[in-house]
Amino acid sequence: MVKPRFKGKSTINTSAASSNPDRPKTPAGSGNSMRDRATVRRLNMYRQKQRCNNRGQVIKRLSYQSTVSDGTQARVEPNIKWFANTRVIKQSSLQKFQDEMGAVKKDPYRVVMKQSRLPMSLLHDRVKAHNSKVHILDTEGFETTFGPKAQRKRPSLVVGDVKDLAEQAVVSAQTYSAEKDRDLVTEDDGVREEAREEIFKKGQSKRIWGELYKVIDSSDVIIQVLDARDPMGTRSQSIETYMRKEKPWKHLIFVLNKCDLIPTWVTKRWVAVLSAEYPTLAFHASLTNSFGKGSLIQLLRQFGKLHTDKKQISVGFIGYPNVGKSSVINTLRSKKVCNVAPLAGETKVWQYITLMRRIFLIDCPGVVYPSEDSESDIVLKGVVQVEKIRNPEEHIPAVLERAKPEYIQKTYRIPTWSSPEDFLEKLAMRMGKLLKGGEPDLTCVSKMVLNDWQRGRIPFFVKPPGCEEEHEGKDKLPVEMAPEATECVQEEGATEEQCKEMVAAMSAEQEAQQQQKHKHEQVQKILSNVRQNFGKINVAPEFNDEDLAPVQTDDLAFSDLSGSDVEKDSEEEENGEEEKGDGETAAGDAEAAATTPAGQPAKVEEKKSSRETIRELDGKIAKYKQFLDRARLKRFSAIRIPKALSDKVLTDMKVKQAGNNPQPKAVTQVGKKRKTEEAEEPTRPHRSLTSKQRRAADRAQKVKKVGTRYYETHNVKNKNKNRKMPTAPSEGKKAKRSKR
Ligand SMILES: Nc1nc2c(ncn2[C@@H]2O[C@H](COP(=O)(O)OP(=O)(O)OP(=O)(O)O)[C@@H](O)[C@H]2O)c(=O)[nH]1
Repeated sequence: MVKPRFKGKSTINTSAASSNPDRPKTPAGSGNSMRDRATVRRLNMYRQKQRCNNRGQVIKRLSYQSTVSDGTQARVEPNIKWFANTRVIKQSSLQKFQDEMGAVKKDPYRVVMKQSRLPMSLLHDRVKAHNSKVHILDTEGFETTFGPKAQRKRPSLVVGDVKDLAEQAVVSAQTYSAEKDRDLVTEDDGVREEAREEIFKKGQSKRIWGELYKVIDSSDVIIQVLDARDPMGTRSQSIETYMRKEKPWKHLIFVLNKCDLIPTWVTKRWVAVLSAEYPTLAFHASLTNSFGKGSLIQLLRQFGKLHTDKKQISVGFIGYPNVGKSSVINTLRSKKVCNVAPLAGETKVWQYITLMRRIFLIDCPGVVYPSEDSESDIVLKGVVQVEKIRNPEEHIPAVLERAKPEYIQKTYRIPTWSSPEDFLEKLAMRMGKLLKGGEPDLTCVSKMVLNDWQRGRIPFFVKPPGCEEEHEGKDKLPVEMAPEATECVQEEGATEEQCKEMVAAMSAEQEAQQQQKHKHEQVQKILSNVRQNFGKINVAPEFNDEDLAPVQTDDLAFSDLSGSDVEKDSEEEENGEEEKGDGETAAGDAEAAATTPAGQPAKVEEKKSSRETIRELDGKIAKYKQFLDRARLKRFSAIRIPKALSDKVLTDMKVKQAGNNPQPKAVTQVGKKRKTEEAEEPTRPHRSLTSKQRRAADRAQKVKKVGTRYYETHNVKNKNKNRKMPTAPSEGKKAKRSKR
């Protein structure tokens, strides 16, 4: 059936276009939410355009434009709808809101929640425009404002009158220095300092500083990692000042990393010097052979106990780039949790690491502190990646200046050089780094030398202060004790009355100071539980004798000291102890260790007869041997005795023996006797063994040590009896028993 069509004009638009307000509705539940009629009309209104003829006269008006002719007066319909979207508030309610909300806003201990939902702008409606008149007298009386008893605050001026101002001007003119004047306009002579390459500004960006402050803000304990080769060069006084002033409740400690790259006595001295200002620990970051790990973890645990109010404490690691912050964290975790590279700027953003349930570590990117370092200083501190330096040969003179020639000769096997260029040429020839035509590739070898420097392959260290002049008395005192000592002296000198006066005058400020002191004492107490044995540091570079012994110290005394260290070492190794505290402070220990060489009077040494010395040495050797034997029996894979120390002890012993002729023979004889005894010992049981047992013992020796140890120590269920390999001493014991 054909649908009849409507032929006349209709006002109903049947089109289904979305712009048609009368379009047929889609069935409900089809998922199509149609615009309602009002919305479609509004959108159509926006869409319409005015039509004009070529003379600019409007032919078709917009639908909402009035059709009344110009000049006709009209009235807006007085309809309540005009006010539909506004709220009206009574004057009394407004007053109440302003008073109550104002009081809450002013109270620092109360917070207004969901401010965006409150008419907060009503609070400020009384605020006048900034250029409006200040009506002081509206709020204050004339007497208290301008009268003789005025209490109004006056601006604090540095000077009282014009005379003072003139005097001050004269003084500042006298102290004026044109060099420090940044605003001084000088004549342009055409010569300017070349702008620093961008790479020399590494570690100083706003982003990095932002990261640093984030770490400081989030940490309870902040560890500033310093490079042991140049602790002062990698230390930031500005951050320390900031911490002291702005965050005095946070603990700052120093970790002297890379101690394996400097002689042990230098580590001791630096620890002693730095401990005067902040608690300092020596550290060698390494996953296999670390130093100071136990002490640091113990220290952090103690700090954790100090903050019992918190669920956990955060420990931030800050410091110069490349000083080993990430390596220290990896060492504490005993696995690689942070990326480590011999390139500065490896750590880009801060990262959280869990050390234990209550201690979190935060690694921070390296920050370069503002200083007046030259470009060479920056390169040699390891801030810049060597590959990115445009002219690496420019920094070689600085390397040759700082490192001792002996070490350069030893490292590169170049006996002499007349200038840095000569050195580089010779090195290029030696290494075969040549360009086309046999020209030495100076850039390549320079990069190599700089890389070696940054990675610690060229022995170098900055001497600690106090090497030149030995302060016997001063060095012995841990510096934290110094102020206390002076206080005691003052107290002794003061009369009772004065004391009473002092107590009476104690203000709130002093109380705060006392609290600080109490906190300081608590930290000191914690530190007293942490002890470090510097003898355990495995010093890698081979330093010459001059650098191995402290300057102006008695050689013998030092050898004694190192000996005692070794003894402690061996004792701790035997007991399998961690570096645990027993009442000495790290600083105190270091101080004592550092000062012993100077502290021991030479006269006492002279009094000692040569026999006594030899007997002592003999005792030490015997202890050494005993320890080595035990270690051999236990099959320790590594016995950590610093090479430098053992060399020192042996050379000193030789010197002693050469000095006292009759005695050395006895020493060697004793040694020989012991040797022969020891050599005989393992063979003795062999004699009493049957051939079968002997063969079993031989087979046991051929088997790898790992397997032997495993089968000995583990309770393996299907243990092969043939593989059971009794060790030589147990064999010996059995044989002895059978003999009896
Ligand atoms: N010899 C020695 N090298 C160390 C020691 N600690 C770190 N290093 C080396 O120093 C280099 C830099 O170590 P990182 O841990 O990446 O230093 P970082 O401070 O985190 O460096 P940025 O990421 O630049 O901030 C690496 O090559 C480490 O192997 C140490 O105790 N002894």
